[in-house]
Amino acid sequence: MKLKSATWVPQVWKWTKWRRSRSAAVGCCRRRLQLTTPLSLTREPVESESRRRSAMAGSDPLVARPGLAIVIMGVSGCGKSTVAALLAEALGCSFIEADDYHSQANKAKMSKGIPLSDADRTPWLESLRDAIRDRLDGGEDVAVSCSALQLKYREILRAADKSYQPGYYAACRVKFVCLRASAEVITDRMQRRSSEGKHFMPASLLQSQLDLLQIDAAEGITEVDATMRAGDIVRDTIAQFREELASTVSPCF
Ligand SMILES: Nc1ncnc2c1ncn2[C@@H]1O[C@H](COP(=O)(O)OP(=O)(O)OP(=O)(O)O)[C@@H](O)[C@H]1O
Ligand SMILES: O=C(O)[C@H](O)[C@@H](O)[C@H](O)[C@H](O)CO
Repeated sequence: MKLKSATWVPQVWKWTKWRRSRSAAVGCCRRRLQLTTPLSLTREPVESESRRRSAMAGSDPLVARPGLAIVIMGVSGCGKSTVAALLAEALGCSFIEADDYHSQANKAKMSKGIPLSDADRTPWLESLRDAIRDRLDGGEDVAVSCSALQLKYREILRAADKSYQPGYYAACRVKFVCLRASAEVITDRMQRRSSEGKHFMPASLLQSQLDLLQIDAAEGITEVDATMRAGDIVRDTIAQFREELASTVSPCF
């Protein structure tokens, strides 16, 4: 088709002008996004690395991914705190230690060898849920150490994801990994820890924890051998959730 120069020139000029103003606007938005997108709480390098990787993967690095909470769960002494702290380090994200959210009354009760009741656990779990929600709302990943022994307790934590609909476990941004080991291995760990004066939880409470631990197959929770090296558990956990994680992994992992 032959274009008449009288109409073509103004059309091209208009189009070029529109392109220029659009790219200026987009550039401005992108710069503003860079300044205002909530950064992963810890470090600028993590964000930059994340952008680099996203760019390499061909996705838009400015589209923030929602945060992910990975809860390392299981009975007392199975290694939750050890693994979750290492996971947070590897991801450059924050770490929530559930024991820090217990009331003094709860801690005193456990120290005396008395198992907590549901009434004792509920406000504790709700405060944890709120702490996790804060991170997720800010687009941050978070590693959590919490026993979360029963489905009803995990449901409280899953509610940290405001979009969670009960029973839709796979879509929930709160994930669980359960550490498992024999009672003998865990008793040994707990006794050693107590003898070093490092923890309030007596080994006498282990059986009550094992009695409560219950996972519904539909939840799809990965169960991990807690006698593996903590670093190996972290590596496998990151591999499992690589797609969903907003953070990137520190080069040493
Ligand atoms: N993978 C592991 N291999 C060997 N020892 C471990 C491993 N993970 C943890 N431990 C040791 O086992 C003990 C219990 O670990 P940790 O405190 O992390 O357990 P926990 O599940 O968080 O316990 P609690 O729920 O009572 O706080 C600690 O002394 C820790 O050093
Ligand atoms: O749910 C529970 O019975 C307790 O809260 C415990 O699991 C402790 O939090 C912890 O494991 C001891 O450190």
